[in-house]
Amino acid sequence: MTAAPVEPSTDGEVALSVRDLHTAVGGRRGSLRLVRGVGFDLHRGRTLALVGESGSGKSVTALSIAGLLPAGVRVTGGQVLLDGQDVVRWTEGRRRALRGGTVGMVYQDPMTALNPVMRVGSQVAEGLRAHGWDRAAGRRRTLEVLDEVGLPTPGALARLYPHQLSGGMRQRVLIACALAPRPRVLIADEPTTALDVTIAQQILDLVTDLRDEYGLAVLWITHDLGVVARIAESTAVMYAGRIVERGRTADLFARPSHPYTQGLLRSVPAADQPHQGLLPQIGGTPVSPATLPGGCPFRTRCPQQVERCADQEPPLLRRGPAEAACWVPPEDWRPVGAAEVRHG
Ligand SMILES: Nc1ncnc2c1ncn2[C@@H]1O[C@H](COP(=O)(O)OP(=O)(O)OP(=O)(O)O)[C@@H](O)[C@H]1O
Repeated sequence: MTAAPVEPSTDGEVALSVRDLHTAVGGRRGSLRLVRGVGFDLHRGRTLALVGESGSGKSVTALSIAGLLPAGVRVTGGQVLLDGQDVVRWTEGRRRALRGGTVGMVYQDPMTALNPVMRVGSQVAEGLRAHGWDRAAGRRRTLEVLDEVGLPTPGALARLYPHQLSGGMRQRVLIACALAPRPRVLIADEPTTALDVTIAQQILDLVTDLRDEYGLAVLWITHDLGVVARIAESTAVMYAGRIVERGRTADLFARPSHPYTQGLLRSVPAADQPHQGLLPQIGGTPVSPATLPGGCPFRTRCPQQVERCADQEPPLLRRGPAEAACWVPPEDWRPVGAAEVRHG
């Protein structure tokens, strides 16, 4: 099989639509809700950043979309629409065979994600075979994609083992594995965290270039607000398994609506000078799925809480282009209808 190349696009076509996604772990004796009603659209040629503290549900959201949840964790509600098809309902076999060809995923640590005893080229080719490519086409595509991710002399490099490469080169190989079947969507889960600043910048530039060239829709998970400001047109902020604020990155950095986002961005001096660095600490203890309080989960740490916050969890509300799940914004905020979910 030789799939047609993905054509460049700037038309804003929706590649992936996530609607009211719920994911839980556990069974009959009690389950914990890890993702609680997440929704967003991801457009071709655009990057959506997913930010939030550790444990807020970013990775579980990504794994739910990619169909790679570990045993015991399952999607319990909502839709993941790829090309209009709800892949949540697909059988495990169909998901494995087809989804990786549509959604590619890159992780933080290339050394653990790559097989240390398998040559680089074989790892890329093996992934292609799993998506139905024949041996000869897979070999050609392997060399092509190693070149696309900027690795020198792909023929010689394909014969090396991961430990013979630098950290940055290994991350490029991982990106090659993800992009080899020509997916429409790339999910990058903290792919630059383990890299030094210069190499991380090269990887950011590479993914942005590949996104623009092939019209990829990118979901970029990060703790690093400096990265968000550089690469993502839109940002979604997660807290306790939900998106609590979403909007265009420039707007959200300039005028954060949710007290949690305000806390994260407190050190931002101005809209045109976005924060450079990792998520700042917010006072109090983050809640976990096992210790979710009633009402708004952020209220225990929120400097602006009002009585209503303890009674009921706020829905996602909208005013103009801003969306936030908070009771404190003024009363002209309106609920976001499922059909209106946008940004990405
Ligand atoms: N396999 C699992 N079994 C039980 N709980 C899990 C499992 N995987 C994740 N969780 C829990 O789900 C919640 C969300 O985890 P997740 O890894 O998505 O957070 P995250 O926002 O990606 O954090 P980080 O930034 O540290 O990666 C956490 O409370 C975590 O402990």
